[in-house]
Amino acid sequence: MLWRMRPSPWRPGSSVLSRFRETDQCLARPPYVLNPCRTRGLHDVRSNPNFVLSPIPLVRYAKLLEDPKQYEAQQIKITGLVRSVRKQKKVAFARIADGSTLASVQAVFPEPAVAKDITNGSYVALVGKWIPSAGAGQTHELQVERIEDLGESNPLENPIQKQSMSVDFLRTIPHLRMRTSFQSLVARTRSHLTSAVASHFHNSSDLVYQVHPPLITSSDCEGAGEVFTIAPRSSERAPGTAPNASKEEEKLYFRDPKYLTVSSQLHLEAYAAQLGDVFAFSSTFRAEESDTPRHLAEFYMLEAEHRDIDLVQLLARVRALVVHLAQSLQEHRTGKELVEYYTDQKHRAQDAESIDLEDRWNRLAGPWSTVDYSSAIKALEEAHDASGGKLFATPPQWEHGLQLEHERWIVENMANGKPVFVTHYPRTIKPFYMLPSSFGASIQQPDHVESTSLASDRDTVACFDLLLPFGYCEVVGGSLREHRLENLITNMREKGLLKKTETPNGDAYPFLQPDESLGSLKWYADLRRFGSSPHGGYGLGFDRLLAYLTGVSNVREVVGFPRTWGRADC
Ligand SMILES: NC(=O)C[C@H](N)C(=O)O
Repeated sequence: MLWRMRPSPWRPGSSVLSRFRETDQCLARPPYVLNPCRTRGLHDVRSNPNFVLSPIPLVRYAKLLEDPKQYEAQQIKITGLVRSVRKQKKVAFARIADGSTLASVQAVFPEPAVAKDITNGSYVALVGKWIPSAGAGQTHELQVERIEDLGESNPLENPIQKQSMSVDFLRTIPHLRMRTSFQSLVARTRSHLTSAVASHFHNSSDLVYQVHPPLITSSDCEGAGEVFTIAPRSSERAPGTAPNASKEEEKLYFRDPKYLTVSSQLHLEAYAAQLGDVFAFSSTFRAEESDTPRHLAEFYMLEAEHRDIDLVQLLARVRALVVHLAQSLQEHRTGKELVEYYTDQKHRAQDAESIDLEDRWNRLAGPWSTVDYSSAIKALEEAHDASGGKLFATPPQWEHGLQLEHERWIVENMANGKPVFVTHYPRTIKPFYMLPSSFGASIQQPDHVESTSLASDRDTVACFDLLLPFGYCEVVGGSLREHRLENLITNMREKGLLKKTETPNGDAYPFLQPDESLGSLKWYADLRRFGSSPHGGYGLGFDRLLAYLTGVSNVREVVGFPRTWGRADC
C-alpha cells in the first residue's frame, strides 16, 4: 500500500493490529485447509456457529485434467459458476465452469433435493467424491455430498444465458461476458502470453531488462497529437509553482497539463543508454478518432529498446519474439483449448465461424518477407493502374504512406499471405526521432527472409512495420533512432517541435537558435548531448497480436473492458 503524504487522522489501533495478526495466521494455514478468511470477514467467521475448518482440498479443474486419477475416490471441493443444470426425479446434474479450463466439471447429485436452489449462472462450492465416470467426454465426475456455498442467480434476469449470445450484446456487459467460455479462454491466453513475454526476455542468453517507465508523460512521443491530456487540480498551490503563475495555473496539480503515455519509447531510450537492452509492457493510451476493429483508446504495448543495433538485427529480434510467443501458445494447454474451441462445434454458437488457428500460428513460424516501402509503392501503383484505377479506394502515393487496403494487398500479393516487414518509409511521414536510412545502413536482408527489396535512394528513414495476414496488418512498428544531437534538433525544427522563446537560449544549448527552446523534450535531447549511443527499438501492439493468435477479428473482444472512441462503460 502506498502511504498518502497528507497526514491522516487514522492510527492503527490495537484491533487493527490484531486483525493483521489473524490475517497472517490465515496465510500460514496449509493450503488444503478451508481458509475462513477468504470467504467471510474475520468477525463473521467468529460469530458463525457453523464454522468448521475443512481439510478438503479445493482443486481446479485444469489440475484435475492433468492427472484425473490423482484424486480418484477422494473427497475434494470444486467451486465455480453453474453452466447448466438438469434435474431428474432420482438424480440431478450440473456442469460447473471453474474458470481454469474450457471444459466444465460434471457434478452429480444423487439426492436431487440438494440441488433444488441451483440454477444456471449461480456460484457453487461443492464437496464430494471424485469418481470414474462413463459419461461422454469425461473420465471422472464429482459425486456431490454437500453444497458448501451457493451464490444464487435468478436465471431469468441473468444476462448470461445458456443459448448463444451475439458478440454485440456481450460487448454491452463486459463485466459479465468474461463468464462465457470463450472470453474466459481469451483471458487465460492473455495471461499465458504475458508470462511468455517475460520468459522470452528474461531467459534468453542475452538478458533484456524489464523497466517501468511512467504512464504520465510531459510530451506526445509520436508527435501525432493523439494524446489524452490530464490536468488534475490541487486544492492548494502546487509545490514549485512560479510566483507569477496565473490563477488557473496555480490550481494545476502538475503545474502544466500532462498526458497519458502514447508510447514508452522515449523513456526506454533513457534506460537503454545505461542498461543496453530493455523492455516495457504496459497500458498505452491514444485518443485516435478511429472507430474500427483494430483500434482501442487504451491498449497494451510491448516495447523494447536496444543499444548498438542495426536494422537487420532489430528485425531478427522482432521475429524471434513473435515466433516465441506463437510457439509457446501452441505448446501450452491454453493453445490446445483454443484449437479445440474452433474445431469442436459444441463450444461455439451455431453461426460462429470456425478458424484454422494452427494455420495462423504456422504462418508465423515459417519464412517471412521484407520489402522496402518504395518497392511496395511501385508494385501497388502498377497493380492499381492495371485495374484501371479501381483496385484501391485511395490510390497509392509515395508521399502519403500506406492505407489498410494497401497493407492487405502487400501481405497477400508480395508476401504470399505470410508476415512481411515493410521498411524504409519516407522521412516526411515518420516521427522526428528516426534515423535516416542513409546513415551507415546497408539495406541487406536477414537470412530468414525472402527478399523482394530494392534499395531506395529517396529520403527515407531506417524503420519498419510488421504486417500480419488475415487483415491484421500492422502489429509491430519500430526504427533506429537518430542518436546525433545536431540532426535530432534539425528534425525537431523541421517538424515544428521546437518552441519559440522570448527568453533567449541562455543555457546556450548546442545547435539551438537563441530564440528556440526544446520545451518538454529537453531531457530527451540530453540523451544525445551526453554519451549518446546508436540504438533502436520497436513497439508491439499486444492486443492485435492476441487477436491474431486467438482468431478474433475485433480487438474489443480480447480486452476485458474495452475503451474505444465514445465508450468507456465500466
Ligand atoms: N517503441 C516504439 O518504437 C513504438 C513507437 N514509438 C510507436 O508508437 O509506434
